[in-house]
Amino acid sequence: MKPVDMNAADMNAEYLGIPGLSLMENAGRVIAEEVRGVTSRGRVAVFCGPGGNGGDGFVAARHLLNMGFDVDVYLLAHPSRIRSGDALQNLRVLEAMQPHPGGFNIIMINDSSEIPEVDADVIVDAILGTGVHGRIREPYRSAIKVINRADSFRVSVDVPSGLNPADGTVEDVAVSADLTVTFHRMKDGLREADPAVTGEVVVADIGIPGAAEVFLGPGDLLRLPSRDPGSHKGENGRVLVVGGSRYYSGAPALAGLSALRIGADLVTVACPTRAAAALRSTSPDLIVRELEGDHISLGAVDEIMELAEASDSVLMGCGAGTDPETGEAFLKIIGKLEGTGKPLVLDADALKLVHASDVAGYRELVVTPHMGEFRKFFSLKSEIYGDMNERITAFQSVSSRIRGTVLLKGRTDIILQEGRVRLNRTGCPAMTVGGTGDCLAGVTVGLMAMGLSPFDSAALASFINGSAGEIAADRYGDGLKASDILEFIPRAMKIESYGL
Ligand SMILES: NC(=O)C1=CN([C@@H]2O[C@H](COP(=O)(O)OP(=O)(O)OC[C@H]3O[C@@H](n4cnc5c(N)ncnc54)[C@H](O)[C@@H]3O)[C@@H](O)[C@H]2O)[C@@H](O)CC1
Ligand SMILES: [K+]
Repeated sequence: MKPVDMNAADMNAEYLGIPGLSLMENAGRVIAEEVRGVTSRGRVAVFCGPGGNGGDGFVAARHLLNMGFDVDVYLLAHPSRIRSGDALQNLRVLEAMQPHPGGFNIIMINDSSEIPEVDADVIVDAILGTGVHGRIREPYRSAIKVINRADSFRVSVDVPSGLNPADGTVEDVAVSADLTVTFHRMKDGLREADPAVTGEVVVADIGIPGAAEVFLGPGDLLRLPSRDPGSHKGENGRVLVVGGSRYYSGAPALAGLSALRIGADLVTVACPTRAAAALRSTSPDLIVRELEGDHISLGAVDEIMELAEASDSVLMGCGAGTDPETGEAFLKIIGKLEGTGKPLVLDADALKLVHASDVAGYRELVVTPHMGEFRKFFSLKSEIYGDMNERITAFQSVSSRIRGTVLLKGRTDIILQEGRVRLNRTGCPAMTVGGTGDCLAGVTVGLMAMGLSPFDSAALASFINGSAGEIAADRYGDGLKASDILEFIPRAMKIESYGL
């Protein structure tokens, strides 16, 4: 598990209604129980940092007192600098327990020089956890060195302070723990780390339900790429949309505009002549490349390939129609793109013209079928029935016929790839209006151009597009038009829009 997965699970657990305080209480309790597993009595020194990790330390201190230990809490950050509300609340509790009849002290460390040599049976390292970034600043740095000098059993909370939880490297200094108690799931960094730093690693359940990792929630917005302030035009994603036909120009327009709204820099729409003229009037923001003829044909393949090479991701299908020649053109393009591993989304008409067997090995692919398109794409004879679990198992086995990602749209969207499943429940009945699928495809291909994996792009796109649809439906009710969704995509991308 990467830190972003952990942070997303934490936040999605809170979105499910589990208060962060409960998770912190469970975390601290588990630490105290692990300490008791080491020794049944004695003195414990708890070093607490400024964030959630420190909060776990405050909770552990309280439980250790209840278990009969003598406890010294070393506050390495002044309360005014503690940013985690949950941690601060747990510190207030410890302060309210003062003056304690005996065996419990809170020692405020204002400066590294004030850190005493430690004489304790056990030291709990609750300085830094998954929120660590860069070189360890004082006084944490000195505290880590004091801890490593002490003749005590060292227990690290979640990750040894100073260890990079993503890759297990130690940039400067880190606690060398005898035992690391990590929460919820093993962290990638702990697996890679030098055992001299982690000591024995145990994974402790703190009450985060699996649902917090299956259902999409605002925590997943933490996966959105942050924009590099020094970036230049085009560096934040160039998208190519291939679609449109004699009759349809709206679909590629909606897809292209959605890709812009999610944050892509440049969007080119390649479409046949009649659609191109209409598109040019739709929006000055789209670059329109005109393809000869009434529908996408084999003659356009070279020009489309040229445009695709200059793009970070490609979406094909919106409004393309189902002329067999268009299908042949798509197959040719797919074959060439697969060779370069180009992130590709196939949507709508492309799913009628292309079959799963044509793209089985294409890993950087996302297909976005509704149920009917899913059945045709995978040549399913009958409906898939059963309860949610049976259906998901069935969808998983069908989808595993291709290496790419399947975003199966429905009341609950199901995102599947090679054994991974995510469920999205945002969206509303008003979104059955035509064009919402084009918006979803546009958001997906936009996120892929911005650097997200196909799987994460599909999962996040379903969450964001559905949320934007809900906001739009609040305003327009069943009069919702697909183009209304566009204006609310930015708001649906912000974590604060979800009341967390
Ligand atoms: N609901 C939750 O969020 C839960 C969080 N938990 C604990 O919270 C931890 C994550 O909490 P946070 O995200 O607050 O992060 P941390 O507590 O790991 O670190 C927090 C703070 O340390 C400071 N910091 C970061 N890098 C530093 C450096 N190099 N030098 C000096 N200071 C530095 C930053 O100000 C940061 O806010 C987890 O490791 C876990 O122990 C657990 O309580 C489980 C529940
Ligand atoms: K720690």
